Amino acid sequence: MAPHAEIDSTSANGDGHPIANGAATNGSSNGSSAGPLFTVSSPNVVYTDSEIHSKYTYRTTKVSREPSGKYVATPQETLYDFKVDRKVPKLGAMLVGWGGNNGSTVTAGIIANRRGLVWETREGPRAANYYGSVIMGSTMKLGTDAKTAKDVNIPFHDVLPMVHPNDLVIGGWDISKLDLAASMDRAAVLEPTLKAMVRKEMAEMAPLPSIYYPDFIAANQEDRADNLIPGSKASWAHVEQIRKDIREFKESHDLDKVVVQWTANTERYADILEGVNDTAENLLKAIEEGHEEVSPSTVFAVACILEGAPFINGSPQNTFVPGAIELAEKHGSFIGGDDFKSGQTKMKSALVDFLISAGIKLTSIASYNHLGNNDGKNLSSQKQFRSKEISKSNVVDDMVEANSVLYAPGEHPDHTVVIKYMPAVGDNKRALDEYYAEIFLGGHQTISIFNVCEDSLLASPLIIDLVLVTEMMTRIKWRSQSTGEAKEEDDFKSFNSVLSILSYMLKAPLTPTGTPVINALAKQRGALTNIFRACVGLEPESDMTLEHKLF
Ligand SMILES: NC(=O)c1ccc[n+]([C@@H]2O[C@H](COP(=O)([O-])OP(=O)(O)OC[C@H]3O[C@@H](n4cnc5c(N)ncnc54)[C@H](O)[C@@H]3O)[C@@H](O)[C@H]2O)c1
Ligand SMILES: O=P([O-])([O-])O[C@@H]1[C@@H](O)[C@H](O)[C@@H](O)[C@H](O)[C@@H]1O
Repeated sequence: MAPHAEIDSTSANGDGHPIANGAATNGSSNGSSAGPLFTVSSPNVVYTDSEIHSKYTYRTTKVSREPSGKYVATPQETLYDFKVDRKVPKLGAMLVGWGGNNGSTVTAGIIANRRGLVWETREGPRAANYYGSVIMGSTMKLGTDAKTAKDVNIPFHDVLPMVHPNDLVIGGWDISKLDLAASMDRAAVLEPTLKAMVRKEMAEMAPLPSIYYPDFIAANQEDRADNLIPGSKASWAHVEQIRKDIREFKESHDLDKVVVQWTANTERYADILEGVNDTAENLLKAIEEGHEEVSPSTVFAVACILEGAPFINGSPQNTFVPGAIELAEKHGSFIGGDDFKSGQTKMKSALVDFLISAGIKLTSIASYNHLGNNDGKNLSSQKQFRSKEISKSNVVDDMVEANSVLYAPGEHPDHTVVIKYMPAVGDNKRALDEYYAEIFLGGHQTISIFNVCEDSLLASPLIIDLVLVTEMMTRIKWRSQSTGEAKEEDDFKSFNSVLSILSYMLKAPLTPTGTPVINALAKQRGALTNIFRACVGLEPESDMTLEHKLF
């Protein structure tokens, strides 16, 4: 068995034909030279074989307040140049916690899609798909038909030249040595008929040994820990081993890039300690000295930052201590997080947005769920649950604070989060929510939701979206567009190291220091959509449809 074989999409697929990789197309995984689905016809957009250049006017409104308390709103225009590298790279995704429910499920899902598998279930045949992925399963409005004026919607994946998930090379680490077929069985997520079709490939994949600092995850996880890099607390050797693993993975598969994601267990919060993890310099020193407050996820983050591999945290713990954020910004490495937003919280961020923006005064949110997978087992430990409680509780703050008509300063709905471990239900989490609100003339509205979330089948597409969007962001550069003097080609910059554009997929979005956290789901999707549209010189999606009103 290879130390850690992966899906290599240059290998033969189901019909034995190799799938080409990384061709500059807008999305087909067969590497066809079909080219982009659309082009933009504008004096502000220039296509070359290798790049898309767009001149973009960013329109906002600056508001000032007069002594009288009145506001003055002033339209603002900022001119940007965007540059997109059109070459779709050969991309690797390395998962920390690869042998877990999410890791094994997303791996099987990519194999099933790459091979176009169909399998029997009690309800009849089911075909592989990417449902639940915003990039692969949703569309965006490109514009309106020149003749019929009807909306023209295109697959989200086609707005920019993104990697196709079928072409991803998957690998990773786990403290459990089970191969991916055994991990898939342990997860008990997929139909036996599908498992049988991917078992051979999955059995040849084995996670790399990982670092394990027992105090950071529940004690009940100890029996899984049989695939370890020596050492039970942070050390520089751990950073170097992880960096070496990434380099070897990249070289052995002739990859252009690697994105790393944490889908390992939820850790307890790390204390933020002056002189330990408050600055980049102190964090590196703390790792060298083996400080016990440095978590495995922070060690992975530091290794990825230094290796230049984007690192995304799919769990709720505070991996990105201040020193890690400073280190990422210093090295220009991308980081993002925290905590996949897959079911109960995703629903909450949409429902709360609807209620409050409809002028309905939400006064109480009770969120309970029980689940029986290993994630639930780890969360049955109070310290790990606390990390999740925090990420699940803050998701309403921005929407409440934005409505001063309903809420006085500092006023907010009651909000409780309960998670219980019930092994019998396995990965099929039961989420029960009650939303209680005040309505017109002293009335009340009570919304009660029973939501069965197949947790790993909801989270796996998010893992894919996070990889695809993060990689796309490495190929987008910007500069302020100054009129007049010629600009040097090399004065383009990357987006800020903290990828807040990923917030749609995450419960507790990490944002650049000092910038606001947006949790409203529609706003998050709008930001992702409209930033990608701007990169090809298109205006933000507008639902004004004046063309249907002014005639
Ligand atoms: N819907 C969802 O499944 C969902 C949603 C949001 C967040 N999450 C988070 O995603 C993470 C994974 O969820 P899951 O259901 O796959 O959990 P899981 O317990 O099935 O998988 C986690 C894996 O991580 C491994 N692991 C633990 N510590 C490790 C380390 N230091 N290095 C490498 N591997 C390590 C474990 O052995 C296990 O295989 C959890 O933190 C969970 O809270 C999941
Ligand atoms: O994404 P979401 O459904 O709101 O939240 C989920 C929690 O309800 C669940 O208990 C936990 O195990 C999952 O990891 C996930 O975080």
